[in-house]
Amino acid sequence: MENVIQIKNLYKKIKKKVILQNINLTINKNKIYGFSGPNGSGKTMTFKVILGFVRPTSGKIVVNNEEIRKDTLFAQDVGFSITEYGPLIHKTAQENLELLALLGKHNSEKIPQLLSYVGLKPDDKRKVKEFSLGMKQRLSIAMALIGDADILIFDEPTNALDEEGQQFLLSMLKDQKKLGKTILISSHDKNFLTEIADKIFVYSDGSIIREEEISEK
Ligand SMILES: Nc1ncnc2c1ncn2[C@@H]1O[C@H](COP(=O)(O)OP(=O)(O)OP(=O)(O)O)[C@@H](O)[C@H]1O
Repeated sequence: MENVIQIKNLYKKIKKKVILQNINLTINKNKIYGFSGPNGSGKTMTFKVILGFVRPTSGKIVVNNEEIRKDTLFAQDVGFSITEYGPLIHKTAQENLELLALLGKHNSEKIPQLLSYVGLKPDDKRKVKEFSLGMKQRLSIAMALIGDADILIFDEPTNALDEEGQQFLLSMLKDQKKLGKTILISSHDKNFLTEIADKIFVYSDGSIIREEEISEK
């Protein structure tokens, strides 16, 4: 099986505080991986290290066959939705996606279609600061999808989504898997993860304490 992310002996300390310790994980192509565990257990930090946004204290990280090194700007071909790196609030949803399309040299013609897909109105002229949390979450998902990346990371995408939003999320994840994508998704909703994931990594205090294989779907 082809693996698209490999993490070996990852440690991350910030000001002597251990944030991640001895993280080892292998992510295989075209599978969905759930990341579970209490607040502050290290799920988001793992995503930031994979993306190349945060340097590890030690350990080896390989993404899409490229080792993440000190001089790596960021991992290639990974789409992500992480609250901290969210949309510009003084711009519209369309403008936020246009900016990403420009930066990533992606096709911007498909933006209205992508907005409809995530359940937002393509002709909405409101700025993101006027959006509800759920609308921001949907835009953030569109931001992850705009580059048609092979690896997708969704940090707590279930937050602020209503019942219909959760159903959309499930069908979006299934669509993306059918397209051959590899997906990493954190959530406090264990039932949600069990429904969608092939495997769940359970975090506690900066370590992975358990790996749960979910039976064939
Ligand atoms: N820049 C930073 N400086 C200091 N500590 C940090 C920094 N970023 C994260 N941490 C700490 O690292 C730990 C792990 O945080 P992380 O965001 O990865 O947790 P998480 O599992 O994603 O939690 P949540 O479920 O709340 O999203 C927390 O204790 C957090 O306070």
